[in-house]
Amino acid sequence: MEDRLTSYISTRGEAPRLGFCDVMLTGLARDGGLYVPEVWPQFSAETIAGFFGRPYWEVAVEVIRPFVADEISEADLGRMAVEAYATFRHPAVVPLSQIGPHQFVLELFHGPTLAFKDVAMQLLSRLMDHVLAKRGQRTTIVVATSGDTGGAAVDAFAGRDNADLIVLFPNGRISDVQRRMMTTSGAANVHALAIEGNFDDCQGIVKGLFNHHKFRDSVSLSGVNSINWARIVAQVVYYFTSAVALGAPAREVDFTVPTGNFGDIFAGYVAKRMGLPVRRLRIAANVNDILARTLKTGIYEVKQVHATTSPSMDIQISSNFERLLFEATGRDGAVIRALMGSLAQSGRFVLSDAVLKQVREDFDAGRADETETSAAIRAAWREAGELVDPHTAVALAVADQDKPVSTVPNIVLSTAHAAKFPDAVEAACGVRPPLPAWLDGLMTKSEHIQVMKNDQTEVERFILSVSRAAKQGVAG
Ligand SMILES: Cc1ncc(COP(=O)(O)O)c(C=O)c1O
Ligand SMILES: N[C@@H](CCOP(=O)(O)O)C(=O)O
Repeated sequence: MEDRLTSYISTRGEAPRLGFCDVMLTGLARDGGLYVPEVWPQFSAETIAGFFGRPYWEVAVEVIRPFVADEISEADLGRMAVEAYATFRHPAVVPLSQIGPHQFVLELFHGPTLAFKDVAMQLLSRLMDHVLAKRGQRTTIVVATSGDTGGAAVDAFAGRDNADLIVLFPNGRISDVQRRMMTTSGAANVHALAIEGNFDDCQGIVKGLFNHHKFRDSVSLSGVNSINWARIVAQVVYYFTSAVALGAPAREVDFTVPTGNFGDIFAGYVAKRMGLPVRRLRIAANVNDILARTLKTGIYEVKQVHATTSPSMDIQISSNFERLLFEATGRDGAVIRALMGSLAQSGRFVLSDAVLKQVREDFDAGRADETETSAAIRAAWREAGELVDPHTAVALAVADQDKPVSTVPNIVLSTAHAAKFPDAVEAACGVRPPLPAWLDGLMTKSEHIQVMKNDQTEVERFILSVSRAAKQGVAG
């Protein structure tokens, strides 16, 4: 069955090879690249079929185990998976429902912060805590968010003894619920920075912090964005559970995934590389459609970001696309360095015909503008009595574009709860989705936010002061 993996390599080919625990604590590779496993583990059809009907946490252990090798015991991994998925408010963790003859919706929003980010983050915080405690280390976690990763990270890391969490979000460009999930924890180890810029600016600062080696070493910097391989691997699990529920490995499936930073859909690609029979992975973009344009033209070109009702996807620089390009170029670090160098210099790069062909083997893409997104919310409410969030609606609209021609089951990833975006949902269908009871009080708690310029040096200064205070606290 599975090859046991021990090492990870950088997409840019110039960073040290690391094991799972180091990769998890490292964030961005020291050459600016992203870590990927040296070998893709393979599951036999029999192993995949064996996932049917099993509790989610058990499948999680099976899928994640080969990536961890012997660095974390199976018993510890199992215990952490049980704890992580006990925080979800649905017995199936990620339930699947049918909405049409060949259309299915995978609900990924039953975690504590109502978005798919909880699926990985609840496990990641436990894994990091476990490894840090074992090593007697403390870390400073920095995270860039367009709205959902930040809230999930705050819930997962608030109050943890061995980590400070600094969250960078674009000031004024996320929903009130998203912002409050980051600013109201009251935890001393959580710091929410509202950056005067967009998400790409926040992510640019985070990558800049990692590329400033002296700084990153001085504060023991870690990251919990999907640059962290452990985030991706935890997201691979639900591709297996949902496909198997629909007859895989005997039957092929498609996935339509609302996409921004390309982490979620890349997890689907990983599942495919591991042996899951996925026919197409369909990228669903809002008007910030850099990936859809790239798949059409082969030119990856950054344009102005537009604020939409699906703010978590208001992204131009789609971090994990680099991981896919690494695969599509035959794992050629030099080519990736050249492409990323061109992106940094001129805001664009051009894919060769061979690489574009390779990408199109597995992926296609569609886009939904604001009118189409709003229409999809309205249709879901009128036709099925379901309130869907705008990110899910983008994917539903894109999936609909394919409806008449495909009979392969298509699984649309529903990545957030409608109540996270009540204004957009109400504007589209006239009904305001209420927050679940466990979030009572969220909208009235006091907020702690620091507004900051889009300036890496200022953020560094802030993080250094947090790190110094933490060290003094430990010493005192
Ligand atoms: C609700 C929601 N849907 C979709 C996405 C896009 O996911 P990814 O960035 O992994 O492509 C995000 C942000 O990541 C999100 O928060
Ligand atoms: N849409 C995300 C952006 C960050 O993505 P990540 O998967 O790299 O953490 C968000 O909501 O923050």
